[in-house]
Amino acid sequence: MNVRTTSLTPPAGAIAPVRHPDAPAPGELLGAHYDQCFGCGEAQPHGLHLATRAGEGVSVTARFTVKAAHQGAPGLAHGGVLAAALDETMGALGWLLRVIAVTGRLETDFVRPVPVDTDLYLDAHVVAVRGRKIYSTATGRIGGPDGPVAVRADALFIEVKVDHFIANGRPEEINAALSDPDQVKVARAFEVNP
Ligand SMILES: CCCCCCCCCCCC(=O)SCCNC(=O)CCNC(=O)[C@H](O)C(C)(C)COP(=O)(O)OP(=O)(O)OC[C@H]1O[C@@H](n2cnc3c(N)ncnc32)[C@H](O)[C@@H]1OP(=O)(O)O
Repeated sequence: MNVRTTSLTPPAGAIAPVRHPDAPAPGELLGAHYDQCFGCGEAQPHGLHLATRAGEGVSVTARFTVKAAHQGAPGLAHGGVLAAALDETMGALGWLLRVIAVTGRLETDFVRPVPVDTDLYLDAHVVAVRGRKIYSTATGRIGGPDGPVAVRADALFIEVKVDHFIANGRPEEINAALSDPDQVKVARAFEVNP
């Protein structure tokens, strides 16, 4: 029987992540992988408009401003929105490994409330890799990269092939994404090589 562990601690045999030689340089803005993405898409009116930059090694930083549309409690960010920001930030790490990966498991600590109008500074890195499994961690700080920690998360991403999206997504969006004139974006979405 295949017993799935829910632990986010990398198992024995996991190895350190390897930054792809063609990964964007540290400091480089990654841009959106898909313009309708809720996390990073610039054409997504309801989205977080997360701006993510490559860091050293297999790490990224990101920034997002909590808007009124992101509220749960009055004047405070919804926890699910904050989890989405952490998820999206860790999702961007695949571009530094040059693999496509989706979230299998995400575990979030909400440390302090995040008011509307806050600039949330996120950072994430890959902790370890084992086969298709990518173990990552992320932190979100209030007001600046050294501000107080508001949220943190650990996650397990699973590497997939482009067929994952073609088999499960709707053809209209897949075709629209493929015909995006921004070829870097198309490559991020569909042509990354393991
Ligand atoms: C176009 C845009 C591009 C760019 C795409 C970038 C998108 C970024 C967006 C942010 C990220 C997201 O929100 S992504 C969206 C949210 N996530 C999803 O929709 C994923 C939905 N789930 C799935 O499609 C599937 O369950 C998969 C792909 C995750 C796994 O299915 P699979 O491929 O059949 O693999 P499977 O054999 O089951 O699992 C492989 C190994 O991982 C382990 N494993 C699998 N799932 C889990 C899990 N939840 N918790 C623990 N462990 C797990 C298994 O035990 C196994 O370990 P072992 O036996 O090998 O030890």
